[in-house]
Amino acid sequence: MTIISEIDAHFTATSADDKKAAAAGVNAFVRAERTSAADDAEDVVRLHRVSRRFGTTQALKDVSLTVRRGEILGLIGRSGAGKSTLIRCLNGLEQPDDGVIEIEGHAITGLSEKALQSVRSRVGMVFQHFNLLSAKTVEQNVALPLKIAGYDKARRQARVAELLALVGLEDKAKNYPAALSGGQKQRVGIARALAASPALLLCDEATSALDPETTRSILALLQSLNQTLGITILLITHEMEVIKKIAHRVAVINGGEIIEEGPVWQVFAHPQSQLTRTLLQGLLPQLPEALAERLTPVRQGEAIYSVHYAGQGRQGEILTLMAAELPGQFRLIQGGVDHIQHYAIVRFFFSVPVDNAASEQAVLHWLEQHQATVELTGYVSSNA
Ligand SMILES: Nc1ncnc2c1ncn2[C@@H]1O[C@H](COP(=O)(O)OP(=O)(O)OP(=O)(O)O)[C@@H](O)[C@H]1O
Repeated sequence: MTIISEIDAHFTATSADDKKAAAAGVNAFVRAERTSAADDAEDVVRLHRVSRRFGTTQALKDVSLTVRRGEILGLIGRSGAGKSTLIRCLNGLEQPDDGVIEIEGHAITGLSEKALQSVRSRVGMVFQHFNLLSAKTVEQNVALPLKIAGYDKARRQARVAELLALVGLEDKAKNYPAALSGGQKQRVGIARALAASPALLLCDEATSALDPETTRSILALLQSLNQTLGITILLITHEMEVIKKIAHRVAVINGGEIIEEGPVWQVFAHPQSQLTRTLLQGLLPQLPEALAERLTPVRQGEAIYSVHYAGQGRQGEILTLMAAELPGQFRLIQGGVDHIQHYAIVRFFFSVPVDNAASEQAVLHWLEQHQATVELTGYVSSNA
């Protein structure tokens, strides 16, 4: 494969002239970028009021978002929310109708294809289905961006060895993708994305094709690369579990709009939108089905309350304290403590008999004093 067709396979550039220009120009750009003042910029990605329409479909609507240097930002949304459109705008495959997109302080909107190739070299892409070249070995796949960037053979070999060690695949250098597991393929994809030392790793559903155990190991790898190399990561996903495991901040996109954004612990503790609550549902304790079916709004039998609370340090022990200070006054039904970013997120359901109004009041008063959020879920008759 020639270098031009390799660029084609890798970046989906459009015209042959652009590809040639990119191949010639990219190396100089990479060197220039490494030493530019932009490396110190605080935000690696900045979107300001970006919109993109397809006919009557508003795929992105007034999206403003930043990815700060060194952070892992999770972007979550359901199918059709606008995630792919946002990625395509970020790597220049799509032009927004309105708004500005900056990568390391450089506006990329309205750039020529040639100039865009340079910007793309600052963004490493990790794909859901790995996108490895099946006719190339692991080391050749990883070397591809380095070849495009003009590294000579000796430098390429040294860098590839370094990258394969980084992702734990030193012994697979000569293997072809077909001989690798899904997790190993994704490690190759990550090594390739990191090859030219990009400023940003854009992970598009990077674990969606993997089983839970492999997902955990890939997320652990991404987290360790973030911590050891300081690489900035934009993690696109439809799974809150992924966000919870490694992201620092999360933005929720729906109908092309960012509807909620904040530190992961905060969004988990105090979701503002109904969609976020729905996305979180699988991760939150639920009432046992048999009990949920018996719920009624008519006051009788036992009152069932849900509690949620977020606190740091010993404040996370609210459940233990409550049991110690209100012995026998409530019954714990379901729930517990989750730990996210040094915060304890406490969620549980409890019940109190309605004929014991003193206990009910004491428990509610205690929770209010401890700044917990309490909601009445409903009632169940005691004799059912
Ligand atoms: N080229 C296009 N032409 C017409 N409509 C498009 C085009 N690309 C995207 N859309 C529409 O824009 C909206 C956002 O699509 P997008 O692919 O960005 O969503 P998504 O969040 O990536 O979904 P998924 O998770 O299923 O990939 C959808 O309604 C989609 O049908």
